[in-house]
Amino acid sequence: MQQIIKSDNIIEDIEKAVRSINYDKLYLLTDQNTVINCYPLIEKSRIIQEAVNISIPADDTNKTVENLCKVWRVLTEKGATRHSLLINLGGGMVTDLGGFAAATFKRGIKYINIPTTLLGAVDAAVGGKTGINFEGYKNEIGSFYPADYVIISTDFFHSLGHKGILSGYAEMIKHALIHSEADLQEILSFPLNDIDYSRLNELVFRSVGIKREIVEKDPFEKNIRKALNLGHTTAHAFESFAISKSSPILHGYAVAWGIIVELYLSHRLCGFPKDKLQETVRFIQQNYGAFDITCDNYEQLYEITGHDKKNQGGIINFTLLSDTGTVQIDQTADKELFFEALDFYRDSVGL
Ligand SMILES: NC(=O)c1ccc[n+]([C@@H]2O[C@H](COP(=O)([O-])OP(=O)(O)OC[C@H]3O[C@@H](n4cnc5c(N)ncnc54)[C@H](O)[C@@H]3O)[C@@H](O)[C@H]2O)c1
Ligand SMILES: O=C(O)C(=O)C[C@@H](O)[C@H](O)[C@H](O)COP(=O)(O)O
Ligand SMILES: [Zn+2]
Repeated sequence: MQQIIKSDNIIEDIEKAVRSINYDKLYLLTDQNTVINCYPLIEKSRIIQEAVNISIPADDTNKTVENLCKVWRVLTEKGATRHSLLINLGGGMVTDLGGFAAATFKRGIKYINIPTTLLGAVDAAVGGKTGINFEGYKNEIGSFYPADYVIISTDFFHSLGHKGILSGYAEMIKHALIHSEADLQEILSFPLNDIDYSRLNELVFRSVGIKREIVEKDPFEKNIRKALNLGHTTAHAFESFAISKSSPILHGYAVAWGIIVELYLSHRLCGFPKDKLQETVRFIQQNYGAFDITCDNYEQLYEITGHDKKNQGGIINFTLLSDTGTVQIDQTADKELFFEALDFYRDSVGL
């Protein structure tokens, strides 16, 4: 399993990690924002100064095969070998795409993730899922290929802005829901309007711990790792739908809204307690607002869920909960119930 480092000195920790790897040439992948906001925090490192820089456009609409080709091309043109090392400096878009580039270049080179978003730190950089979007579907092409190191420094979060923090926080809500009532209460009582960063740091590493524990049990998502997909059948449908309308949404926001839909299904199909449903939905509605859909969009959303990676033999599978910390994988909802859950979502967020 990969080594996850909680860093208080990012340069020292990068240099230690890189030196521990036997590599011939170093490459650093950034996107157009992380090269400006995050690279300056590490550029004094001699080792980083040695690296060949590769930068790609930002945001999820650029997690594409074209940008993957760009990374492969630079690696090829700048002499990378199977013994080269790639460092991904960015949010989930960079670590997913860079991880997949590393997984595939010469059938696999070593790589290090340095997540620069809250979402990347608590989720995307950890656990080895890599990939790109394809034909409007999320993470349609990818692999399980863990980074050798994930080096987490919360220093990067200061340039994220409120939406960036909220987006990552949604995956922390998911981790709390699948883990325990105590975690959920802690997460729902954290004041997102007046962030205490030292408290947030503690919550970040608690959240990483929840993900790590699950991934270690089931690295290839045969079973319990599906817990980490709570909210995502719907979230990915919302994201693909938003891309089809040329107005993409942040992954974490989609997850928050997807959790509303899937906790409702959890209540209807698995007996998830109504008071916990209402409490979580209220927190999400107050902090994340609404993603605008009408009942005219339901058919298209249902069609997109047909591409979810948990599906088998034409059956759409959801990960649901019978209580906080009690996960029910491979649960099926028919179209009528999915539409009812979308009605509940629209009602809850005031649409
Ligand atoms: N592999 C996994 O297990 C996993 C888990 C969760 C999400 N994901 C994927 O991760 C992606 C979402 O990740 P994300 O939310 O980090 O998005 P992102 O990487 O697109 O980053 C969001 C925006 O923030 C910018 N940014 C990054 N770091 C910054 C910083 N420190 N300061 C200022 N701006 C910064 C980026 O350039 C981008 O514009 C999605 O593609 C999602 O599918 C993967
Ligand atoms: O690590 C996992 O496993 C997850 O499912 C984490 C999710 O937060 C993440 O968005 C993941 O990329 C979704 O995976 P997918 O297999 O549904 O594409
Ligand atoms: Zn996610």
